[in-house]
Amino acid sequence: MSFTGTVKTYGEVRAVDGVDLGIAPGGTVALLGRNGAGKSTTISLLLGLTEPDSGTVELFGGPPEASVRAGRVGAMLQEARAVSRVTVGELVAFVAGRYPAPLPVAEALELAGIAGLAGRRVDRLSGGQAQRVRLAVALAGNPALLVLDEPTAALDVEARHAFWTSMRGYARRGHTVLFSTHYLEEADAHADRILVIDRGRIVADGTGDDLRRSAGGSLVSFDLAGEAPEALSLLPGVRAVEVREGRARLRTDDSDATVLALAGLGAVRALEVAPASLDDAFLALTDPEPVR
Ligand SMILES: Nc1ncnc2c1ncn2[C@@H]1O[C@H](COP(=O)(O)OP(=O)(O)OP(=O)(O)O)[C@@H](O)[C@H]1O
Repeated sequence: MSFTGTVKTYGEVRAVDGVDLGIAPGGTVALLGRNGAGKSTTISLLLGLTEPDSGTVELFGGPPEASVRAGRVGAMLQEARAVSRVTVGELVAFVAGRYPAPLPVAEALELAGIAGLAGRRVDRLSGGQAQRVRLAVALAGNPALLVLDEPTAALDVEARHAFWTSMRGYARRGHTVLFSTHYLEEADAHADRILVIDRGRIVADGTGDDLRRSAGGSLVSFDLAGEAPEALSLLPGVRAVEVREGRARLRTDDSDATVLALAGLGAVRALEVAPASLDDAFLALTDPEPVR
C-alpha cells in the first residue's frame, strides 16, 4: 500500500500534510502519534473513507475502495455503534457471509478472545467486550490487511496481552496488521515497524531501536543554575534541549563531550547521564518546542 504526496486538510488544519509512504505486505506496523497528530485521518484515507485533497493513496495496487469491496481489508475503527438484538455469533456470521473467503466464525471469535460470548446479545456487553466484538467483525473476512484504530483503548491488562498475542499470530500467517496508538510501549513491543506521525507528517520510520538511535544516544540532565537554555544547545554533542521546572534535559550524541563542556560552565547540580529511552525519542521527534 502506498501514500504519494498525500494531503488532507480540514479548513485550516493540515491533518495529513504531504505523506510519502510505502508499506510492504506482512508484519505489524504501528502509527504512533499524539492526540490530533493525524493517525485517524491517515487510516480513513487508507480505507478510502475520505479522499485526499492532493496526492494519491493506493491499496494492493489500486484505489482503496476496490480492495475494501473485494474483502481484502478489515477495520476496527474508534467509533462504531453496535446493532441491537442479534447475538455476537450471529453478527460475526452475518459479516463473514459477505466475504469471499471468510474465517470460520468460531476462529474469528477465538482470535478476538470472545469464544465464550457467541450467544450473548451485542447490546448487552461491557465496553471491553464490545471492542473485542468489533475486532471479531474486522477479522471475519480473513482480511489480508487488518487496520486497527487505537485497538486496546478499552481493554484491561489481561485482555491487552491476549489481544497482542492474537495479532502477532495473525501477522505470522502472512497478513498485515496496521494499528494506531499513542502508547509508546505498545508500538515498541508489538510493531515490526513504527511510523511516528506529528502534525500530519511522518517524522520517523523504523524499529523502536532505530527511533532510540535517531533521538541521540544519551540523556544528560541536571538542575539549572541560571544559564540561558540557548547556550546549552550549543554544547558539543547536544541535539535537543528541554527545560522543565529548573531541570535541563539534553539529548546528546556524545555524553562525554557534553558533560565535560558542562563542567566548564560550572554551577551544574544533580547531574545524571542515562541512555535515551523511546519516550525521549518520541519527545525529540514530536516536541513542538524543545527549547523553552
Ligand atoms: N472531520 C474533521 N473536521 C475537522 N477537523 C478534523 C476532522 N477530523 C480530524 N480533524 C483535525 O485533524 C487533525 C488530525 O486529527 P486525527 O483525528 O487524524 O488525529 P489522531 O492522531 O487520530 O488523534 P487522536 O489520537 O486524538 O485520535 C486534528 O487537528 C483534528 O482536530
